[in-house]
Amino acid sequence: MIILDGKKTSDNIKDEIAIAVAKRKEAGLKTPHLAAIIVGTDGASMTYVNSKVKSCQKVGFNSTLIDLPEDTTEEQLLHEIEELNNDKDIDGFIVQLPLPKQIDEQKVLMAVDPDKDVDGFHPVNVGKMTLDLPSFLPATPYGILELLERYEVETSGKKVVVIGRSHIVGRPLSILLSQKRKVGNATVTLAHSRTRDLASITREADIVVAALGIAEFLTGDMVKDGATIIDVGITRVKDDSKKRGYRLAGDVDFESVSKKASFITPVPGGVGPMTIAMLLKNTLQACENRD
Ligand SMILES: NC(=O)C1=CN([C@@H]2O[C@H](COP(=O)(O)OP(=O)(O)OC[C@H]3O[C@@H](n4cnc5c(N)ncnc54)[C@H](OP(=O)(O)O)[C@@H]3O)[C@@H](O)[C@H]2O)C=CC1
Ligand SMILES: Nc1nc(=O)c2c([nH]1)NC[C@@H]1CN(c3ccc(C(=O)N[C@@H](CCC(=O)O)C(=O)O)cc3)C=[N+]21
Repeated sequence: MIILDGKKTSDNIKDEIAIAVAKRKEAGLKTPHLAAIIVGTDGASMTYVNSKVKSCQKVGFNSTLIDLPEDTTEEQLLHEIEELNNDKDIDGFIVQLPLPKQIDEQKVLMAVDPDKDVDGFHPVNVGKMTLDLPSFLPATPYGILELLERYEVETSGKKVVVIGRSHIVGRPLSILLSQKRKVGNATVTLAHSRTRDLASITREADIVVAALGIAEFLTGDMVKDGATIIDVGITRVKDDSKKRGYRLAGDVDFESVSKKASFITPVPGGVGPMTIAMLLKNTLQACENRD
């Protein structure tokens, strides 16, 4: 069994980005600048945004964090987005999800300039991605493709089951893996809460991606011997023995599944760090697109 080490791989990718940034600076080119808007103070979102800022420093990017109160109106948020769209120094930005309920997520995502949409969530980028045209790939699916590529996990002709059809992970990943691309050419099944007899479907799969958000949902009896397992889920589970009072759990029961898997991602240290690395990669790309 081989652990797909997302932490180490993301560090390698960040080193590559740092070199590219240093070269840009030497050549007198612009330093990439990523901004993030966060509305409210949801604990997990704060953790993610903070590690994004730290990673920006590590690769030599400039970063801006716009922290808005929980009771921000949709109009106020749209105004902030417009400012970032018009800011010549900002190459890319993200609006951290989920948003408070008074704000229409779809409206917000559509307000982001597609050229600065480094999350790849704008319909223009989703459309381009779906049509195999160059676009910003959403960071989590992009990170999974990158991890599979760097560990040389074969996807061509393989049966893949993706569990979860969210617009940010499951759906785009299912599209990408089915495409004619280096990490792709798979036969993909997209499962969700209405799927019947999921275990009989996952047991046939060469690769299972668990992205449903239920801690330790995928168990050893649901996978076949030698399968590759990608665990996207991150759930905070109360644990008083831990300093922070919780531990992070994936959607995979690592203990039972790792006994059968040939490759498996851990949580933490798997898909999460890859997501951040690919967000930086998209931001570098956005900056280069403006040279
Ligand atoms: N590592 C990373 O970088 C990231 C991690 N995450 C984590 O990934 C997990 C999923 O998040 P996200 O992609 O936003 O998904 P959502 O929470 O938006 O959606 C969950 C999906 O899982 C499906 N689902 C729920 N229960 C079941 C079930 N019992 N059987 C099969 N399918 C089910 C739902 O089906 P239906 O559509 O029918 O409701 C839905 O499609 C979360 O733990 C989140 O924290 C998310 C983003 C990035
Ligand atoms: N606009 C937007 N874009 C996103 O990409 C986005 C989002 N909103 N909202 C929330 C989800 C979640 N997400 C994570 C990214 C990194 C880790 C990560 O680095 N996790 C570490 C652990 C971090 C910890 O200690 O909590 C790990 O898995 O090792 C986790 C989750 C991005 N998302």
